[in-house]
Amino acid sequence: MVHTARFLDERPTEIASILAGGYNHPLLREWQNERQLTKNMFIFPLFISDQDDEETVIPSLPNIKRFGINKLKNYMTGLVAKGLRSVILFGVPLKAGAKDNVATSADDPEGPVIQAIKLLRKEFPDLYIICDVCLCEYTSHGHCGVLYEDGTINREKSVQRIAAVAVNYAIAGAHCVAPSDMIDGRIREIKLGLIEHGLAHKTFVMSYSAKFSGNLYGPFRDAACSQPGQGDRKCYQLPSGGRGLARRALKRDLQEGTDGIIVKPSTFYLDVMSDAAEICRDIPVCAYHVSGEYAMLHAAAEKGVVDLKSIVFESHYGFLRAGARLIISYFTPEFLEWLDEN
Ligand SMILES: NCC(=O)CCC(=O)O
Ligand SMILES: [Zn+2]
Ligand SMILES: [Zn+2]
Repeated sequence: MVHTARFLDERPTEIASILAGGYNHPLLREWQNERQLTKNMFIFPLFISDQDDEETVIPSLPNIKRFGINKLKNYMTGLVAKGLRSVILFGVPLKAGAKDNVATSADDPEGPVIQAIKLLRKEFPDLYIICDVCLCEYTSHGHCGVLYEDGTINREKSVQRIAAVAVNYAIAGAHCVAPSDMIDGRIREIKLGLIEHGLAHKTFVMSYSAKFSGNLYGPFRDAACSQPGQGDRKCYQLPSGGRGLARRALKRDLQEGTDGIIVKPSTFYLDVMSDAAEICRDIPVCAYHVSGEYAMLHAAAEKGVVDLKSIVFESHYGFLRAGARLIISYFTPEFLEWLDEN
């Protein structure tokens, strides 16, 4: 049917626009994305233990393993070949006596994190290495800081020890340190330490500013063998309703000089992510899709409730919409393949 011009008063008046005209073609649907998921925004978590030959499956985290230093190169070679750009390291001390009051083993030069930094820097020179920095993995009491006699956190000593660990990771070659303790003053202390060691100009500090407590860290604790003792919340995490607290924490870390910030968990906290993108608009915001979120999607897919690839894309696009620029995700290996297929 050929279109013939109509006079103004003959036009239907009720329709202003037809939205479907904007997304009825597969390519148009792509064009609706303000931003695309790309390989370079993915950061893959790696669990490195002090058992040098370990390669252990973690049942609650499908497809994710914990590695000893001797197994790392082989595993990483395949991922780097597929385009992996960045990892975040978590050290897992399993040896008897590896934990004490001040987390001595956190920055042991022979310990798994420092050994892994050196190995990865040498074997994969283009890989960007981030280190999670916290004491809780390495303290006998399981808290994220150094304690007074009465068991309360000694803020001063905690931030000094946390900063020392961060600086030692940077000295070993970490490109980025990511303190996850949430204790006031640690970003400033880390920055001062990096300046003192001439490393401030090449070390990125990415703070876990908005880290919420909740039910989504279970599989991580299996991977890191860090079940909290005596029902005490080890980390000083925000209550899930605490949007205002998160905004204050974001502002605090920004003021202390952080270079990037992490919102964790991700899917249930997209409002906080969007707050972060607004409050910290000049620095990258990173979404941490945590272990419980990962395990939930796997479980739902196994039940046939969802299609895994499709729901993972959907959830990760949510982070981009909310304003995240980086994503820490256990699905990184899958994305390295999926993004080639698309
Ligand atoms: N600092 C890292 C965590 O506490 C947990 C992350 C996860 O559950 O994947
Ligand atoms: Zn901690
Ligand atoms: Zn922690």
